[in-house]
Amino acid sequence: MAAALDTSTLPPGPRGPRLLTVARFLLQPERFIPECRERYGPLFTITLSPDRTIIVCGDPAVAKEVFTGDPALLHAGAGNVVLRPLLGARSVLLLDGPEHLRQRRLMLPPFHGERMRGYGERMRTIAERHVSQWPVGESFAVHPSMQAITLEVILRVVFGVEDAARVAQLSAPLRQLLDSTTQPRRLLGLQFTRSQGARPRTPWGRVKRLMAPVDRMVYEEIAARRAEAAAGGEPHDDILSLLLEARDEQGEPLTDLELRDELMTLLLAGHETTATALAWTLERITRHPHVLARLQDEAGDPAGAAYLDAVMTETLRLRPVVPAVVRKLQAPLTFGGWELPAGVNIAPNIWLIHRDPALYPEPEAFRPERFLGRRPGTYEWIPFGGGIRRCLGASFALYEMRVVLETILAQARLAPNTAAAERVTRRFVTFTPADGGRITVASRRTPAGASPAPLVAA
Ligand code: HEM
Repeated sequence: MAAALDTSTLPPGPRGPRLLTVARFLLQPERFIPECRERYGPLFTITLSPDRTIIVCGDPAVAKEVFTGDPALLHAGAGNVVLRPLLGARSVLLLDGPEHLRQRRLMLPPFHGERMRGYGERMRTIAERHVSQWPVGESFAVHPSMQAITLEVILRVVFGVEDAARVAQLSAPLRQLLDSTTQPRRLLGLQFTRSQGARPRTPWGRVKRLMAPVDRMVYEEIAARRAEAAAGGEPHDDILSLLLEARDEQGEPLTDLELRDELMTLLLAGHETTATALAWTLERITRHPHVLARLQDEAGDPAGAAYLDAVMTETLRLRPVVPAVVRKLQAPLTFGGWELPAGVNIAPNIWLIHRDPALYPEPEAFRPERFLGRRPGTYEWIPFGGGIRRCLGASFALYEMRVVLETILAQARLAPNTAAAERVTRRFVTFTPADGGRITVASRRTPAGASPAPLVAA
């Protein structure tokens, strides 16, 4: 059992019953975290459990020190421990030190920006089919449709699954597994029963049960691809094939267990996040009629690409899907004037930093023009985290978002929405629109299935 941490020298933070702190942290994060910032300053302490003390960091300068600090002393893998039951201990998100570097090097080439373009046509075809099924003239929650698109993209582009029936077969248990960890009431159960492990009838036991068929399918895909390669089949361009061929500096390939954990990582880190970013973008633009009008007027025009990029950048600023990243201290370190002991986690808070009025005047205003002709600062716009742990799929996500949004704008005319902004709800590690991003299609722009204008930027 870990020795109790002396918290007396840590930055201040909420002192009430831990149950209340945890409940507010999980259920009202977009109010709770800014309230703490207001009350305690840019660095404050939240204790979620005896072994999980988090120093929330809303100071951009300190966050930069964390991102650029010594990775041997600031372990992201140890900070991400809550993801282990889903992703597995060999996931790149869970590893630290040389093991992390090895795995990250093996995984980087398939995510190179240039390669993304090769996946664009598949992404567009998938998006077109889903968008063509949207109802006209009635409001609906767009998040499930975005999840379906991004999940299909991962299955086809990462796993290389080509058969529609197999895509459906893989999707169902995966969605069940995800829903078991993301609904708010389940989140509380999972948080409070972590110490019980995955015994039957516990919340984690349920997750383990739902994991079994997903695991089986992932191993089946790995075995099928290995068998194809052994039989001298045509080379594929999907990411699983590239990972199977990848070799580390010692000439060693990834083992089946490593491949399983990385595929689960790409599935979970790659589809829910991108779907949520898309849902937020649609939620934001339909509540800002002038933004929507400009996007719709410029749809298909190469000159409109810069504005669409600015819209995506501003959405990820104001509604960062992952609100914070975590690094666990391996030795005592000083941040923001506080001497922090080994064992605590320091967490650059993306939500707070993106709302710093010194970086973004009138931070609550949704104003894509902020980013027209101006690239955001590396450590000021951090929806994908930073340093050597920066999101491996950032180019993939931005490219996919652009393709999907261009497809929507080409196929549908969206109606402005006068309802209040949707609240934030936490789904495990992501912040999603509480009502699923409700939108209305006013009319169809082109016959379903017609190709939208080609992509101009990547
Ligand atoms: C809008 C969509 C996405 C957002 C907001 C997002 C955000 C993040 C964040 C905040 C991190 C942690 C960075 C840190 O600790 O500094 C991360 C890591 C990661 N993401 Fe993403 N992500 C997105 C999409 C994707 C996609 C599409 C993939 C792959 C298909 C992906 C794969 C990964 C991986 C493998 C890591 C671990 C990197 C490492 O530890 O070295 N993500 N992501």
